[in-house]
Amino acid sequence: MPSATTRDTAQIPVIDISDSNPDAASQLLEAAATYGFVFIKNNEAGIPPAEIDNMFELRGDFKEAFNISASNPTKPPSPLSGPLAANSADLVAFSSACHALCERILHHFAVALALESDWFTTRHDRSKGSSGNILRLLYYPSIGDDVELRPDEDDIRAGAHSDYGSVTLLFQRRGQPGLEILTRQGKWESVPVDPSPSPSLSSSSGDADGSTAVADAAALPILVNIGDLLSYWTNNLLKSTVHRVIFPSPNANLTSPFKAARAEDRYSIAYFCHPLDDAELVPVPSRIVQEYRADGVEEAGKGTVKGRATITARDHLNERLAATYGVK
Ligand SMILES: O=C(O)CCC(=O)C(=O)O
Ligand SMILES: [Fe+2]
Repeated sequence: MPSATTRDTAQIPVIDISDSNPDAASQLLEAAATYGFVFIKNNEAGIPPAEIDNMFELRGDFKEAFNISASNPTKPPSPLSGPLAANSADLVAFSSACHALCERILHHFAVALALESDWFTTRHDRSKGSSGNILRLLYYPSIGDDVELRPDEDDIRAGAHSDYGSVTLLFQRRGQPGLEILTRQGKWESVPVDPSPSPSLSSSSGDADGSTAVADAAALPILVNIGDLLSYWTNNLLKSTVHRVIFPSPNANLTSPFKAARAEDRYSIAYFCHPLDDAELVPVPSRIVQEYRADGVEEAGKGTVKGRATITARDHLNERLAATYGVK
């Protein structure tokens, strides 16, 4: 049997951002400043699970990834070609739902940072100009359960990186794990597809709302992570956390029927939310960000606004693309 390292599961909080939670803004800020990742309960503040399922269904089992620009709220930039061409209306509608959820999250961040509540959302208003928003339908091939892979060497499906934009939404499928985050202690931890407690845990601890974890099949929470740009904008108060995708080890902490997860292809969907191209990355006028800087508690970030000429979101994206791909 291949030797397998069992990773710890990242303790990423699950937050209700609907109007019924008066503490949503502060809870989101704390999670973003601590982990850079947060699960959003998929209730009325989320995206109908049927629409998410529809996205996974319409992309079919094509063994390829698709990138759809979502710069414009009403139509794709050019007629979509290929297998998804017939689904362009659904893709545009889903991108809009994703963008609306990102705006809701950005609204909470503005409130938590004591900014004008529309400080971020006006800078992400797609009716006002072009932006780098992308909907990406991802695909990672599987590998045999018996193939030996050296951890941290050849078990990598997508290399370590941080995202470029403001916030990313990530939709995963049950039975197809593999995402990991690098903690601030420098340790890789796995991100669950479903962070709700396992049935045995929930029955012994007594779920507050009386529901059982597995019965709640439809609405997986939506994973959200902070991108470099929001980290840059807040002088690294919000963390853009490094993550990657691996082949889960055969002994990963998975319960049947998901034991053979590495023998499953992984399909995921990411929505990368970006500000308007012309948005200037001036420091956010937040005393909370300033006090954070003054405390000197910030870590070396992805570059901070202070001490640099003002750049736009477009410049920032081009810088990141140039650094990654060596192109201008
Ligand atoms: O597929 C995943 O789970 C992660 C994808 C990702 O991190 C990315 O595309 O930036
Ligand atoms: Fe990513």
